[in-house]
Amino acid sequence: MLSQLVKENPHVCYYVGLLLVFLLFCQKAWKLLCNNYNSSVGIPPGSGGLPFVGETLQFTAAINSSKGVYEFVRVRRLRYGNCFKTKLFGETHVFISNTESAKAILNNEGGKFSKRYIKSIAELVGPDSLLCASQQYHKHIRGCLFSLFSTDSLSSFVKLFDELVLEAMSSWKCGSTVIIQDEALKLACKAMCKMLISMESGSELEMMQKEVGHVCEAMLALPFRLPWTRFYKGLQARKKIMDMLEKNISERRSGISSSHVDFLQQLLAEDHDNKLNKDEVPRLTDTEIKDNILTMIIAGQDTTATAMAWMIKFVDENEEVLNMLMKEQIQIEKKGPRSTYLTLEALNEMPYASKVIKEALRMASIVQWLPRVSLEDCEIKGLKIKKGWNINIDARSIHHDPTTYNYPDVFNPLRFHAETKQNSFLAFGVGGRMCMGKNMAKTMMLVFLHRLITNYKWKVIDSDASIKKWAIFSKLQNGCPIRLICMKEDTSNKTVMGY
Ligand code: HEM
Repeated sequence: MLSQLVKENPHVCYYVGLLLVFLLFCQKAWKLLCNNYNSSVGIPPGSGGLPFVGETLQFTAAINSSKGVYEFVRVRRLRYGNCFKTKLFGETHVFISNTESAKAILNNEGGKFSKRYIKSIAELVGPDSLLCASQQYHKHIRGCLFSLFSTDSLSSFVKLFDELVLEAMSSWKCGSTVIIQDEALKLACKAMCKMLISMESGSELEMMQKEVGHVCEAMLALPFRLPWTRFYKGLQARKKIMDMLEKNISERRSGISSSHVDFLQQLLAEDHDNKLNKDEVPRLTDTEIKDNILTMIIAGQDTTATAMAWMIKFVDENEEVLNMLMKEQIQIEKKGPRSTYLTLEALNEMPYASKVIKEALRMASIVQWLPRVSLEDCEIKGLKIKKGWNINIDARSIHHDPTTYNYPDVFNPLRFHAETKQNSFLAFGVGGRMCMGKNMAKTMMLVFLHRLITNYKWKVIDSDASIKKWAIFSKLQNGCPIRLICMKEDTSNKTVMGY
C-alpha cells in the first residue's frame, strides 16, 4: 500500500522527506542553542525539549498519569539538582527547591518578582482575580478582601462548619463506607458558599460544586477553545458561575434580596456612588467582586478537601498518632456540654491536632509549587534569572528535604514541637501572597478531625496513594475511603460502643 502511494505521489514523498530533514535540523540547532545557553555560569541546567513545544508533552503526560503532575518535576530534580529549567506552553519555567532562594523570591524584597500562573489558570480565575494580579493591583484587591478574614468571621465560621459536619455525620451509618475527600468537598463547598454568598439551597449548591469541579479540572489543560476540550468546558463552567454571581449581585442591588450577612454583602458598596468604603479603602467593582468570589471558592474548597483526605490517611497509617489524638480530643469533648458547637477557644486547645494538620500539609504538599514571574534580569543566590521567566518554588521538595526535616517521609507531628527553619513550611506560602484562608482551612480540618475522632471508630479500607489525573492539587485518586466501624452514643440514642 505504501509502495503504491509512493508510485502514485512521488512529489509527496519528496516533501515529507524535506520536512523530516528540516525537523531534524531544528532539533539539532535547538539542542546546540540549549547547551550553549546552559553552559553559562549560574544559568539553571535543564532541557529546552523540542522546538516550540518544549517539554509540554512530557508535562501533560505526567498530569495524565497516576503519579500526578509532580512526577515531571521530581524526575528532573533528580537529574539536575535543586534548580532546573524547562520549557512549557511556550515559556521558560525554572523550578527551585532551595530554601534560601525561595525566601528571597517569595518575600520579594527588591520587587523583582510577581505572581504568574500558566495561561489556562489565569483565564479560568479571571483577569481581576487577586491570584494572578500584578504587584500594585494585587495590593489593592488583597486590601479590600483583608477585612473579611477577621477573628469575628472566623469565630462564626467555626460554628457554621461544626453545624454542617454534625448534620452530615448524622446520616453516616455504622458499618458504611465514607469517601473522605468527597464528603469533605461537599462540606467545604457548603461552608464556603454560605460564608461567601449565603448560598444554601441544595440544587444551587450542587450546581456550584459541579461547575467549580469543571473549572479546577481545566486548570492544567492546554488552552484550546474547541467545544470538546477540557479547557472549553472549564470556561463554560466559569461563565455559568459568573452569571449566577451577576444575578445574585443585581438582586441585592435592586433590593429584591437583601439582609445577607456574608462576604459578598460586605464587598458590595452600601452607597453605590461612593468609591471608598468606611475605612477609606477603595471599593471593588462588580467584575472584581465576581472574579474574587470565584477565586475564594476555588482556592478554598478543593485544597481543604484534599488536605482532609490526606490527613485521615496519614492518621490511619500511624496508630500512635491516632492514640494521642484520641486522648487529646476526648479530653476536649469531656470539657464542654455535648449539645454545644465547637468554638475558636476549643480549637485553640488542640495543640497536638494542630501539629497533625501541619504535618499532613507538609507530607501531602497539596499546592506543590508556588508560581512567580521575574520582572527583570537578576541574580538570586548565584542563580541568573532572565526577565519574563516563570519561577516555581518547589514547595514539595522543600517539605521533603532531609536537611530540613529529619526522616521526611515519616509522619511525625511532634517534629513541629521545635522551631523549624524559617521559610521551610510553605503549605500556605509566605510573604505578601500568603494564603488568605489559612485559618479557615485549619478550622475546617480541626473541626472535622475532632468530630470524626470523638464520634466514630473507623479504618481506611484502600491504602492506594495514586494521584487523581488532571488534578491541579495532589489529590488522592480513591478519595480515602473509610469504613465506619462503630458509633458512639449520641443524642438520637444510637448504640454506645465506645473505644
Ligand atoms: C488546606 C487548604 C489550603 C491550602 C493548602 C492553601 C494554600 C494556598 C497557597 C499555597 C497559596 C498561594 C501562596 C503563594 O503563591 O505564595 C494560597 C493562596 C490563596 N488562598 Fe489558600 N489554601 C488553602 C485554603 C484556602 C481557603 C479555605 C481559602 C478561603 C478563602 C483560601 C484562599 C486563598 C486566597 C484568596 C489566596 C490568594 C492570596 C493572594 O494571592 O494574595 N485558601 N493558598
